[in-house]
Amino acid sequence: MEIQIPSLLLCISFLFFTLILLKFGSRKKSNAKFPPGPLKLPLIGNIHNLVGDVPHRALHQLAQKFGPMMGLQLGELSVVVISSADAAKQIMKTHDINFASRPPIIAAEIISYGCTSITFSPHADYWRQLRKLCTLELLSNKRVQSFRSLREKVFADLSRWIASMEGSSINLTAELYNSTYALISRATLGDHTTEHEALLPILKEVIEISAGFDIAELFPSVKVLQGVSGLRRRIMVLHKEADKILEDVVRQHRGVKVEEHEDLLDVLLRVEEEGLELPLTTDNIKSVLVDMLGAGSETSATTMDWVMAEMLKNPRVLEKAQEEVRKVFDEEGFVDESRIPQLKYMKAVVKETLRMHPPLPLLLPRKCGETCEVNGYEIRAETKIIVNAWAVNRDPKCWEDAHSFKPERFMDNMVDYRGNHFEYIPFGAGRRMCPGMTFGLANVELPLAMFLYHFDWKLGGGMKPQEMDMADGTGVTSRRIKDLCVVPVIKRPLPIN
Ligand code: HEM
Repeated sequence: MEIQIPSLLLCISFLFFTLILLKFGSRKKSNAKFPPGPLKLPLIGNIHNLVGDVPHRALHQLAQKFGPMMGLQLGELSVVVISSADAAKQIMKTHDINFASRPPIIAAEIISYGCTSITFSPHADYWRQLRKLCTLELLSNKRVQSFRSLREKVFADLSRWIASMEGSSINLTAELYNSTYALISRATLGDHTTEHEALLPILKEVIEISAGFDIAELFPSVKVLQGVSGLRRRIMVLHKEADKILEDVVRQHRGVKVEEHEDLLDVLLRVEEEGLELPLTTDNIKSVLVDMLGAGSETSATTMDWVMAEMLKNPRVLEKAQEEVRKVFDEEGFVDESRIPQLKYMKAVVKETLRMHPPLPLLLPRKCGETCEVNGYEIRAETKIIVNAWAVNRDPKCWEDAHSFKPERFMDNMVDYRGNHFEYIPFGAGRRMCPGMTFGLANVELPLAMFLYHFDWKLGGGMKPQEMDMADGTGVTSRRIKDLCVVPVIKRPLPIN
């Protein structure tokens, strides 16, 4: 067929015109600018801006200057940091669906069996199935209630041990972490074996090293850095150790018929047998177990540790909370869960602690699905989104005297945990919000009521409240750097049984 010169010219002109249109069109789209941020250095971008302080504080400092939607370049990663209630609402409500997946994180991918856990699986049908399972089975109110006697036993045992140490200085932080982990691991894996005790130090290390700011995480395409930083190698070793233990526990559980008091693994094996739309593999089950153990124990224990630290720093609050708890439980002479709803002030103390010290200060990162415009700024697809809940919860525009510990602010305040009030997001908000909130709060409120009822507390080593170091550390969760060493004094003796 003969090619006609005029039609060839026509085609070329059409192509040229289309290209110009496309270019013009895309330019028009990108009229919105990337959120402002500090000057980027070649190669490293803004990594140097985070040096010298823990990430949530360093990001808060920067946001004071560049605003509540701040753009950063961390190595190869384009990052937007959210630091106000309004901007958080845009991400976690208005555009929630577009920000409902997590960005790739090397550590998370390994430890969660290729991102098949609830926490790290992409926003798709598999994740939806797991979340449904959380709502209906794993973390429902009924399930949390079913662990009541276990919870009462674990924390009564801890209180008895504390009573046996009356007058001496004890490391309360260490005991809180051990007991909370014992509770979560028994609720998750049962108490047929003690093998899972070995999981605690593994999970602790994973949480410490997987905050997402390791050099290997910031330059994911430079594979050699993964070798240099040692992150991948270390996580692989930890994952292998954890997997061996979990594999054994799953094997032991299979085939054991449970009539009542199912642990979470029993539940997973039952629903697997009953048949799910998307069948679960053993690796999927193990990844959900990692979710429960990792997300459940560290967050609850960190909260408890901060509550006790803040009360010891504020003796007025401690006394007021003790007075309330003793008034409610003096009739019975011991603490049980049924009357905890009456402890309005103690609940306000927990709320205020979670405002000032959210255990996940940067929540868990999200990523932008499709390029979109938020508050007049363009966020490109794949951008990593960090919501600085620590900064949002202390925003002086929403909170009077925001850096002071004042539980009274919650006494007649309708702000709750449920992710509807974006100035207060310790459990996150939107689709990815924490599904373990009820369980987590139950694991904090019960031991707290016991500690307040039975004991008076003094700081160890004759330390005065104003001398306490309240610095927080790095890691996904923000633990206090210093362990809490305290001297208990029995005020209400513990019942024998
Ligand atoms: C005081 C206790 C707790 C706090 C403060 C807390 C906080 C959080 C936060 C901030 C997130 C991320 C939300 C987001 O990205 O918007 C989260 C996610 C999650 N939490 Fe919790 N949590 C607590 C207890 C628990 C417990 C006890 C469990 C289960 C045993 C649990 C399981 C999870 C899971 C599975 C996710 C991932 C959800 C998803 O990605 O879809 N959490 N939690």
